[in-house]
Amino acid sequence: MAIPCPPFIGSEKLAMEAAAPSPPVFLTQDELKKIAAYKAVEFVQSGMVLGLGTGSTAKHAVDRIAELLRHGKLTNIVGIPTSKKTHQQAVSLGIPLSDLDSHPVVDLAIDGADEVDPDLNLVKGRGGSLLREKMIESATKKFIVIVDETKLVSRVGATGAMPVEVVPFCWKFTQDRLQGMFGYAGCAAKLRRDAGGEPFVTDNKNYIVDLFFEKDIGDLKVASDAILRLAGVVEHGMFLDMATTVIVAGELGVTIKNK
Ligand SMILES: O=C[C@H](O)[C@H](O)[C@H](O)COP(=O)(O)O
Repeated sequence: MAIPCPPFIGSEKLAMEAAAPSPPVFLTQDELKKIAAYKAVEFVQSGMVLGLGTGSTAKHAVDRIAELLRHGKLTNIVGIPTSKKTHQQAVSLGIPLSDLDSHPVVDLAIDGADEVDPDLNLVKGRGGSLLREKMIESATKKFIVIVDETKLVSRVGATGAMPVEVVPFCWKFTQDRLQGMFGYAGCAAKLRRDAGGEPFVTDNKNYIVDLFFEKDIGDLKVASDAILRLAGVVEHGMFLDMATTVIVAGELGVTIKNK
């Protein structure tokens, strides 16, 4: 969030201008997202097959790729969108598109995240997309995650929901099983609903159960395997050991963390 400068009046303002250097510029969260996104797009080369991420941060990257294509700075790019929304954005911007069936190997994927832990494990899916993201980002040679500094956490699940995509059939049964599975971590499992109170439906016509943890869930790989073993679960939003690079934009500049 931008912090406004204090108001100045008349000669007071002139005196301050003469006496002091320019005040620091505070950037909005969206400006930081854009900075991280543009930095990531510097890694894009002509001829690449690109995973196009989803969300308010990834949107900036897709816009930038389209801009570079328009100006001929990039050529021969094929994009693979990670959601219907990104598909629409890419189509509207004229980015040539394909899918994993035709391009099973992706050169580079750029996407946002809801949380990034110190080992570059991620939580994704708070915006409703995770399954297509995980499929495409598992098939990429390089996965660059772009975040503003508010997304850095000490542990997965520290700032909010860990989404799990489930089949609609007996979703309550699955929700209760998930909550029971993480009883030791004070888990509350909640079906995600849309603004009208109806179950939120993913691009793949599934539901999302959000897991809220009071405590550390412990070994993430063990937790991940346990969730995926549960019949009724399609995928979850923990992206473990997948990010190769995380670009973090903050008030003090851009940090690049490599795996
Ligand atoms: O479901 C949404 C995706 O996983 C997003 O990549 C993630 O939520 C980050 O989104 P944003 O950049 O809008 O914070």
